[in-house]
Amino acid sequence: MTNRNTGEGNHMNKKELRSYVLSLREGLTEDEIKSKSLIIADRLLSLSFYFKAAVIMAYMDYKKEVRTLTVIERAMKDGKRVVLPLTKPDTHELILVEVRDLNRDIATGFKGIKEPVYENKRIVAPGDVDLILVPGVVFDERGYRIGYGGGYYDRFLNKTCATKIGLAFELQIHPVPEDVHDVRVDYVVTEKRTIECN
Ligand SMILES: Nc1nc2c(c(=O)[nH]1)N(C=O)[C@@H](CNc1ccc(C(=O)N[C@@H](CCC(=O)O)C(=O)O)cc1)CN2
Ligand SMILES: Nc1ncnc2c1ncn2[C@@H]1O[C@H](COP(=O)(O)OP(=O)(O)OP(=O)(O)O)[C@@H](O)[C@H]1O
Repeated sequence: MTNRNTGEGNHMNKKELRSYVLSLREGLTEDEIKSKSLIIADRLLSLSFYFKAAVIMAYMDYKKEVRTLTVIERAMKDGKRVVLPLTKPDTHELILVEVRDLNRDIATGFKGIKEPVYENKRIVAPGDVDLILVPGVVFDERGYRIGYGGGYYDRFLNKTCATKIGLAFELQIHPVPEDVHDVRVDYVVTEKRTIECN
């Protein structure tokens, strides 16, 4: 494999591309993550899809993903319902739980990712969500995505017609070899641009 970890050419498979981009993203400093994430949040909050959404599925950022706290807090203030995914490692499913209070309704779950505390009356059906913020390791301009490899989002995104917006730093944009299961996102927002995927 001559192109391994050089980023040259498009010959990396999914696994190689995942570890290549994770290593690039690992190079971002905390300050860079903070400032780029704020730009991404501003861009997202100015989209009509945000304005129109009553129910937003966000994610709790993990490792060096685009941070989401600003967006979550702003959405709550704007009177939107915010739901977060609860990871079910046994079935590779995501369960949606509405959160009202980030200090009270959140615990540490699978892989140390913050997740909502399970509560029956707060479960939200995938079909009730208007807008989904999708985390990822790699996205391309067509909306194809590589995650951490559990197939959680691929399975989940099948069940909804919500607008799907990937959040990524510009260095995470790279052509992705597509798979049969892949569900594309509609937009990818980076600190440099908003990509309309079609
Ligand atoms: N914020 C966030 N939540 C999410 C996801 C995600 O990508 N981001 N997931 C998306 O589907 C699911 C969790 N999936 C995961 C699957 C595998 C690993 C994992 O193997 N982590 C490596 C460390 C990787 C690294 O170095 O960055 C490990 O534990 O060794 C993590 C999350 C559900 N919740
Ligand atoms: N809709 C689906 N139904 C059944 N199996 C699936 C589905 N989507 C993905 N898988 C399986 O899940 C595994 C992981 O898929 P993949 O590598 O695409 O995950 P990923 O997109 O990187 O991870 P994630 O979605 O958790 O962020 C693969 O074995 C894949 O075949």
